[in-house]
Amino acid sequence: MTELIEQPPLTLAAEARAALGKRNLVLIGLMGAGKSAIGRMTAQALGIPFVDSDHEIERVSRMSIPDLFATYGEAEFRALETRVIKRLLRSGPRVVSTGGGAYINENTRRHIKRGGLTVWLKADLDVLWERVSKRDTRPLLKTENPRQTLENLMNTRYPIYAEAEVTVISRDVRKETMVDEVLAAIAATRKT
Ligand SMILES: Nc1ncnc2c1ncn2[C@@H]1O[C@H](COP(=O)(O)OP(=O)(O)OP(=O)(O)O)[C@@H](O)[C@H]1O
Ligand SMILES: O=C(O)C1=C[C@@H](O)[C@@H](O)[C@H](O)C1
Ligand SMILES: [Mg+2]
Repeated sequence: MTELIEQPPLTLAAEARAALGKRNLVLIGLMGAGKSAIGRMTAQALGIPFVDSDHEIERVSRMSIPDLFATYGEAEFRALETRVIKRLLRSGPRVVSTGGGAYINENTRRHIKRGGLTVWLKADLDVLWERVSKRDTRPLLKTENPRQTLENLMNTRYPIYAEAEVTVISRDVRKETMVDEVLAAIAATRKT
């Protein structure tokens, strides 16, 4: 007689991990959405490596992002960003947190779409502004009215970020809650 052994239910992280398979998890969204912070914690929960494209760019160029923008300009920065992200996506599964403009660049977006499951951390202007106004390390926000600049970026970029397979609303809740929502959204991609 065969005995039915009941399996314990998978944890949320295990379900998400199974849904991800060999794919990378790529986090996209505007500055301050939480890609780096939530990405790192999500990788830990999934038990896979974490990489942040902004950090990797700074490591390989041995320059800070503000210095790269000031010395070489945005176009050169974007070309470097494309190369770095293409390489980071090569050996999955990993969590890859991207810089805010990465997915907006057509070339980089093509690599990201091929290279993994994309999650857009979508936040409203007040949440983003509250977070980014604490530090002035973002070259694109060095304008006369940075809040307005951020709003303009939302208007132009949100229709493009919306191409992501998964959207999770980023807001001021505990980071652990955000991670659980990201995991649940990944797990749900297998059920739909
Ligand atoms: N759910 C949250 N609640 C409170 N603070 C948060 C939350 N998520 C992120 N933060 C904080 O907001 C700030 C910005 O987050 P983070 O650096 O992860 O954003 P980012 O999307 O990586 O931005 P960038 O594109 O500039 O790299 C950090 O100080 C982070 O700790
Ligand atoms: O939104 C953007 O275009 C940027 C966001 C940051 O993560 C950095 O990649 C850089 O400051 C550009
Ligand atoms: Mg970041």
